[in-house]
Amino acid sequence: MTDMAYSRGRLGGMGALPAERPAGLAGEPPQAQAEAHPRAQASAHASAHVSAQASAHASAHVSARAAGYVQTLSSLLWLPQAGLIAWSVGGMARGAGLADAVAPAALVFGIGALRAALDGWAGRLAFRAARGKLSQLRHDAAAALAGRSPLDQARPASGLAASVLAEQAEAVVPLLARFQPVRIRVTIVPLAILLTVLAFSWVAALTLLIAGPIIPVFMALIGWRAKAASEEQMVEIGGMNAFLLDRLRGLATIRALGAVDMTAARLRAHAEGLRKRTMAVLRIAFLSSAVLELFAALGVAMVAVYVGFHLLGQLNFGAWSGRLTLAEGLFVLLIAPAFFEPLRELSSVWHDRASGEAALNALDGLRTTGVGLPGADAKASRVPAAARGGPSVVVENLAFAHAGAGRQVITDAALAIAPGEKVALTGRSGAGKSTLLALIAGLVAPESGQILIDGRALTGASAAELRTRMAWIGQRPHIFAGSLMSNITLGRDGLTATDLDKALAVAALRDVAAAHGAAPLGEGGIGLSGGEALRLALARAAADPRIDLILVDEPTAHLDAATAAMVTEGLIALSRGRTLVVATHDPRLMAQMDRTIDVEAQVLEALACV
Ligand SMILES: Nc1ncnc2c1ncn2[C@@H]1O[C@H](COP(=O)(O)OP(=O)(O)OP(=O)(O)O)[C@@H](O)[C@H]1O
Repeated sequence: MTDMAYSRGRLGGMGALPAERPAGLAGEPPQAQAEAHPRAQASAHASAHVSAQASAHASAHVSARAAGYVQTLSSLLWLPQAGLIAWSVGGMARGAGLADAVAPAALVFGIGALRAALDGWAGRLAFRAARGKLSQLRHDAAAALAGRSPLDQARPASGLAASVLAEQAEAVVPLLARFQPVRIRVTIVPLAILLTVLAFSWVAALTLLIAGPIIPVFMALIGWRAKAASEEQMVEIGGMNAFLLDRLRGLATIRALGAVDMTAARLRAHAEGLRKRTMAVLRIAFLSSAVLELFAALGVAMVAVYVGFHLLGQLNFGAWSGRLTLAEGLFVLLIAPAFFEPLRELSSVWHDRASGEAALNALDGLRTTGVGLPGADAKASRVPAAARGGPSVVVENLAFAHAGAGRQVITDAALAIAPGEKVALTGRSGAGKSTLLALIAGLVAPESGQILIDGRALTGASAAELRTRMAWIGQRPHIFAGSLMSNITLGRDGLTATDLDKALAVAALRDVAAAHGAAPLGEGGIGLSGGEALRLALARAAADPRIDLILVDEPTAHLDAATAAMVTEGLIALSRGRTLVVATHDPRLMAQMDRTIDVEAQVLEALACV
């Protein structure tokens, strides 16, 4: 390859580096990161599970409906039970002995047992279906999050996403397992009871008909308010979680800046806001049950008053047969409360509907698309063999602007790196070095131009596969809570003890590994120095035999000279037989490279040519 210079290209942009690096760019090989991170895991498996999900979704829906119908049948079985009781009491009133009531009592008991069995079975069915559906919704949301580029500034805060996925999403289960079956029951059972009562007395049926519809009207009015209150509560919970997570991450900075009291005050204000919103939701829930109980009690009382006076001969109208018998009157009285029962249940699960729908909306919010990660939904079909000495990297006519930014940060850039070459990208802060590295890593798609890795174009179709041979190492590698070795293996199968020992040797990490043993490291690298954390990232890359292209973003920034020298040494050891591209301002690191591409000089040159 002759033209090894960074030619003609312009990496522009005056802006400062964002305060925080986007999540997912820190510290581990992109593919290893994909293997270790749940979001990325979800993405990697997304396509394989699409058909399984579709059928799981359909069967969840069918199961929920089936559970609703079975529970409806169980409720309707109260009709024969009430009939048997009323018939027996009527018989006894006419002089029949207790012995005549034994058979009906046994039947009532048998039907009761059947109802309990049906209810239990339907409950389990609905619950299983709801959990299946929730898993699928979580999977979709996680896959959508994993499909967004780490450079997407609009990605939801990780605290918010974790809160929605882990906590708020649970509200979907009561919605599906309790509310949906009750909704089916409420459309059938009251109507069946009403028609049965009507068969005996139009006055009793009219009383139910008047009392019944008032309840749904009030419920709907209260429900609108409940949904809004529930949504406000969810927003508050999400906001508080995001706030808490951010502040926990920045605890050291908060202490250093003496902002502990201010942070505590803001946390208190958040907690107070959450308390108020929760109380508002509870108030509405209590109000809705009070309204329902009132109308249900009034309806049943009026039917009882009518039947009582009718049997006493005071109200001689309203029965088709002229006069209800004791058994008929008792039957109407027994089944009248069952008319309100599904409505009462609807009221008790009404809050489930409000919070469940708010949770569905929150999950939907996570599924909104932003700047996509190229190849997020494609699975690496084959693992490419590591090229001897690492791949070549060729950048042609590359142009890129960050989402929402008014101008291109990279304009018409061209670059050619030979297999196994060690190249430093330098230039002023904000010139676009990190962005160029992210483009080469396939973490974001360019607007135009192309990138060839070992002669193969980096596209949405090839990105996932090409990323398996790349490692990305940033300034602050992400350390998971776990032992030092598990942080190197990242759950990858097939790593032998020799592979791991070689990786430790490359990163000069043997002593640190021996000192830590199996002791767990804290999340974020508590227990390791900055230099050790960086060398751990080098070991991660060294442990993966597929990796032959190392992309490193300012590894020695913020390190003292001695630690920076150790990291540089580790990088050089890691780059043996691999291609290395480092964005850096460190002259000592640059001195170790085969070639330095001064991005800034290129810009000035390009501007001078204009
Ligand atoms: N995710 C992002 N969304 C929007 N703009 C971004 C994003 N990341 C970087 N930028 C902007 O793009 C420009 C180039 O940033 P980049 O981080 O690539 O520069 P850099 O040369 O690596 O700087 P430094 O040497 O300080 O690390 C800057 O103006 C920056 O503000």
